[in-house]
Amino acid sequence: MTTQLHTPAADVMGIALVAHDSCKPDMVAWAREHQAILGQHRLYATGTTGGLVADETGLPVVRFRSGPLGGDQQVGARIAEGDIDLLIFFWDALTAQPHEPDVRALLRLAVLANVPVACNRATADLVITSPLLAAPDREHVDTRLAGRHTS
Ligand SMILES: O=C(CO)COP(=O)(O)O
Repeated sequence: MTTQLHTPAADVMGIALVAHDSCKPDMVAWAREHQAILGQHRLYATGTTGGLVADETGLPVVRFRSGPLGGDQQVGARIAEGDIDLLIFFWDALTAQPHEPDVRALLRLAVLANVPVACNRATADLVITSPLLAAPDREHVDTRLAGRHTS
C-alpha cells in the first residue's frame, strides 16, 4: 500500500505555527504581515503561540497544548495524520529547551512526511509567498515509507 500523508481538501492547507518565547514577537509580526494568505488556510498552533496569533490577527487557530506540555507532540501527531502541510517553527537557537526531545521529534516527523519547515522569518516569507504553495508536493513522502501503512 502506498503511503499518502497529505490529502487535504481542495487548496486549503493545514499550517502549523510554533514559536519559542524569544521568537514569539517575530511570529506575531510575520502572521500579521501574511494575514491575508493565512486566512485562506486552516491554522494550528502550540498553545501560547496560537493564543498570541489569534489575539493579534483575529484569525481562527486550532490551539494545542503549550509546547513544553505536549503541544509539539500534538503538532507532530497531526503531521503524521496528514492534516498539516506546512510547519512554521521559529525555534530559539540560543536557548536550551526542557522539551528538546519533543522539538526534535516534531522536526523529524515533518522531514519524514515531506512537510516544508520554515525555521526563521526569511524562510517563512519565501515559503508562504511561493507559487508552489498552490500545488504542494503532497504525494512525495520519504521513499523509505513506501509500502508501509500509517493508520
Ligand atoms: O515550546 C514551544 C515549541 O517547542 C512553543 O510552545 P508555546 O506556543 O505554547 O509557547
